[in-house]
Amino acid sequence: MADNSRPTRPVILGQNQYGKAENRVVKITRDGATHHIKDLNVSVSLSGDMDEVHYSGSNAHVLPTDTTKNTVYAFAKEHGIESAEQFGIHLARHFVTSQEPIRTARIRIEEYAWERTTGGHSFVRKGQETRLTQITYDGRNWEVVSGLKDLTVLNSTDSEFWGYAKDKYTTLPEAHDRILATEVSGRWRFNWSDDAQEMPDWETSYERTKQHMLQAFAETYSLSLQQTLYQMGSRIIDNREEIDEVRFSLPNKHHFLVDLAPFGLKNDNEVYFAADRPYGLIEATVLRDGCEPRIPVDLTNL
Ligand SMILES: O=c1[nH]c(=O)c2[nH]c(=O)[nH]c2[nH]1
Repeated sequence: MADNSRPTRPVILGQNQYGKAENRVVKITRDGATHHIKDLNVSVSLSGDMDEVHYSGSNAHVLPTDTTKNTVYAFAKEHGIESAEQFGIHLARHFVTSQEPIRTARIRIEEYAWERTTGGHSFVRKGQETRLTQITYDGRNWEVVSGLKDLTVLNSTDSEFWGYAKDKYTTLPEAHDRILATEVSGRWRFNWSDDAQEMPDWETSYERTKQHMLQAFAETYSLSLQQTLYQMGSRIIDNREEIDEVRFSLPNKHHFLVDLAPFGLKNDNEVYFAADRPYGLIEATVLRDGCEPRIPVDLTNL
């Protein structure tokens, strides 16, 4: 039989990870007649001493992805789901500390919010944002990056855009009262990084952070979406001591005034064409002074 335990060619295995993606878990907590829902989409990704399974096919170090899926459901029962962050931390700690070959666990969670309607057990899905978290643990240090996506916001005034650089291709008219709209994708990194430190209250932190972001969006008299983005980030850094870094990816959802002159009508900043593409894409990181940027530049990778 051929010995295929190691390639004799100089072909080297690079970064690798594995796990079960998108485990959909719904946990109902019954507090008498009042019920609570946690609705998560949990992706587990493990890495470590996994050369042999790639080189020779030995599965000795491989905890099956099926087991990682089962662990998600069992932990929902055994530990409950206090917050996405807390749940992710439990899972990451379990995989790294219970299997020697597993050195790093990355748990990504999307959370879908539900709102009680009438009575204690009827819910409607909240149509706003999707909450996100990513937990990474290497046996020593924790990295918790939380955030949200698909939060659409609009200001119907207090936005201008003028005084920009112009060349022979510039046709954009200067705007002194425009609509400013975006679909916020944001991530923030917590400075909690080891078990000795007290953990933030993850649920309160999320609600307050979102509130600061929305208030900054609403209250900034905007001369550009870039300026608004910086205000949103700095409001969070100034008010939430548990957060050191914020990154936003903000598509500028353009609203163009429609030319109604052909119909003999004056458009007094009332009728707009909401374009879906192309869109300006404004992205930046806002950091506490002295902190290192660690959130990836491309948020689609997080
Ligand atoms: O807020 C804006 N920032 C830009 O960089 C830009 N560019 C553009 O065409 N419109 C806008 N709006």
